[in-house]
Amino acid sequence: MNVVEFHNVSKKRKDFNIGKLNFMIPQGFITGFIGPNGSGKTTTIQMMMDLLKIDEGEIYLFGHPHKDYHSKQKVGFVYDDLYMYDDFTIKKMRAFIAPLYQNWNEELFEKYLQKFNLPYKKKLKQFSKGMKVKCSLLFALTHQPEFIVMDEPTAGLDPIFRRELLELLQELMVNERQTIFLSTHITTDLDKIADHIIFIHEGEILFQKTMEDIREQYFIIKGKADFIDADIRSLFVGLQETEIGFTALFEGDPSLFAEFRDDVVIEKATLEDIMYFFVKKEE
Ligand SMILES: Nc1ncnc2c1ncn2[C@@H]1O[C@H](COP(=O)(O)OP(=O)(O)OP(=O)(O)O)[C@@H](O)[C@H]1O
Repeated sequence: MNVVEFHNVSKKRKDFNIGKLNFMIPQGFITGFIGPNGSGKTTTIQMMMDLLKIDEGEIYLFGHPHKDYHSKQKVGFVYDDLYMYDDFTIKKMRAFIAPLYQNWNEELFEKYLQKFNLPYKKKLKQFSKGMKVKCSLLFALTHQPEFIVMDEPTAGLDPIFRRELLELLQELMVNERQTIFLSTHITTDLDKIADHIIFIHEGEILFQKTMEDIREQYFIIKGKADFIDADIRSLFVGLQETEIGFTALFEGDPSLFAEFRDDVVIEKATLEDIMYFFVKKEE
């Protein structure tokens, strides 16, 4: 079952067109949403959360049109842009937000308030970026969502809490069977925890794949500059050359290079490598 489905979704903004987007988010997994700056990640998430109207296409949440109230209740949205609550304290936010959710759980609220070490009576405008992410996470988790959506959640976090957050997400996925969708630039976070990857570039989905397929399909090949000729060049997704040597992204069966094992080094590609070479190819 898919928690989210995008069917031919498009949106025109002033200088930017997105779509037609087709992708899905499978239930019970962590899906990473990657793409360079300005590729359309936030726009896509805003459309999914019904914060931005779509021009064409359909979005389904839990099998229903995404505007459906009951489906929205099952979603926890985490973001750091809490400006509308600037003059609120957590105490006041709680009074405001708790009645909006049928599954609000006071015990969980206390648990995460302590775990995240957040001040209860301080105004949000005095919070650091990381504190705002924690605060957003506190409210999102307290209504026990089946689906957690996070737009760049780790960007403002110190490495200690970043790691704790990733562990927490993995726990939620394994123990509570929650579905998690997480957009990020910090692809190393996803190398560790993601099951699926959706890659967006210039408003289009370049691919949706499982991490398992990614690990089996993408390789970095390095060698001396004179190894490259037109035939070899055509094998690569992307290629970076200097006078001394080359580094390339290869998609496929690396045994193709077996006879050249004295000339090239083959390594598994990371998500960062993949993103870099795909975007470079497009330029
Ligand atoms: N309110 C808006 N009105 C018009 N255009 C916008 C608006 N917000 C974003 N855009 C444009 O839409 C494009 C995609 O932006 P978006 O924020 O979705 O990308 P992103 O992948 O989330 O980027 P980043 O990783 O830098 O946050 C950009 O060209 C941006 O300038």
